[in-house]
Amino acid sequence: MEICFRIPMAPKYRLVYFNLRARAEPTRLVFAAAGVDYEDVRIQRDEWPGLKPNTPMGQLPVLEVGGVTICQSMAIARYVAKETGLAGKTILEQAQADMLVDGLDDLRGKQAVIRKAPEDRKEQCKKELADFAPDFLSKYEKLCGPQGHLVGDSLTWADLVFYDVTSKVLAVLPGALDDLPKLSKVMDTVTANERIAKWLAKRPDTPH
Ligand SMILES: N[C@@H](CCC(=O)N[C@@H](CS)C(=O)NCC(=O)O)C(=O)O
Repeated sequence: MEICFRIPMAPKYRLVYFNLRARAEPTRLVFAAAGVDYEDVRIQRDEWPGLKPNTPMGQLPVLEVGGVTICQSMAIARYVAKETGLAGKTILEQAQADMLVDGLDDLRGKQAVIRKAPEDRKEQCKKELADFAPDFLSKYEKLCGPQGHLVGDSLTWADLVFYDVTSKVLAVLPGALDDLPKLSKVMDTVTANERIAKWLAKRPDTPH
């Protein structure tokens, strides 16, 4: 009789970041949507000085894969999206997804300054976001496809990065997507995705 042992394989990918969503969450969302296993390593702040000199650019997140360490959060997310088929179906779709993801950095920046601002500046920063977001989002509404996806007719990492950034914007401006049906549909498509929903339900609760 032949006995077959299944030896569990270690995940191929190791993502290292602090215990935050922040710059690692787009990649975690891509892994979740793709159903790909990875090590989600969350280091403590006091471990960082010892690790920093061994990172390519002295920053986190980093992704270790096949003996290579990659940094820059969006380069990591884009690479994982390509590896898992979530970068866009054609080179042109990939360029569209890249364009939308790169553009989202402006919205992310406006939202991120609120958290970093001193108490007496926070209201001003919220106002700046409130002034900026409507025009920004109406441009994205025009660029968005009708089927609940920013690009083409299936999920790409652009939908996931959009969800990540916009859910933080909605926490400050709850009506930001009112009257933007295509973008609202993207948010629904992402949260209705079974794998994403599973990740959102189990992901660690962190300050940002
Ligand atoms: N452009 C980089 C920025 C990375 C970055 O600023 N990382 C911060 C954490 S969010 C960091 O490593 N801070 C610790 C340090 O610089 O020593 C990226 O997107 O990955």
